[in-house]
Amino acid sequence: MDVRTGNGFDVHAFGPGDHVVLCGVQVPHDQGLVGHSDADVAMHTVTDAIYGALARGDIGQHFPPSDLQWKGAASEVFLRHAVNMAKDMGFGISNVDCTLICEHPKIGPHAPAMRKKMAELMGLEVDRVSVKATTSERLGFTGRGEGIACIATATLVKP
Ligand SMILES: Nc1ccn([C@@H]2O[C@H](COP(=O)(O)O)[C@@H](O)[C@H]2O)c(=O)n1
Ligand SMILES: C[C@@]1(CO)OP(=O)(O)OP(=O)(O)OC[C@H]1O
Repeated sequence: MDVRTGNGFDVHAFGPGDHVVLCGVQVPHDQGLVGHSDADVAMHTVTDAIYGALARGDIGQHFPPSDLQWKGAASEVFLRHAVNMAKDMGFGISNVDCTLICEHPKIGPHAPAMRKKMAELMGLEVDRVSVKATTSERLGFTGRGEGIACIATATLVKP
């Protein structure tokens, strides 16, 4: 059995808006997130963790921010690409775990919907998808409420 692990990290800054999109779920907030795509920082991070496990570069290499095609894109396009690449290489996703880092919005109430959406997109049982959150105790850019950071780990298995 071939087992691979990858990590991901991403940050998006807050900007004008009335909601953020995290793991494909719209979360009401007094600001939005700025990005070339829909700025779904969590989906980008999980996507990068899958690319990392496959040693196939990162999201910006597959979907360059300079390419107008991806302006405003729903980030599930990126995640589906990474999942299909894993399949094509003979890997299944065993589990993913991601941690959002922000003071606000509070993630806990939305985590079940986020796990469900991510599991659907990856074709996994929901108990293989973890979405959790922490503040940074008001320290640093996340602590000052300037944006949201996310870290993720993905484990892939080829039987
Ligand atoms: N944006 C966030 C941040 C945190 N949580 C939940 O609160 C718990 C306590 O956070 P600390 O940073 O003070 O440890 C954390 O474990 C999460 O359950 C959240 O839902 N959304
Ligand atoms: C997702 C892409 C798509 O062009 O743009 P952004 O939405 O800005 O997100 P980022 O995390 O900076 O990753 C780079 C790009 O691949």
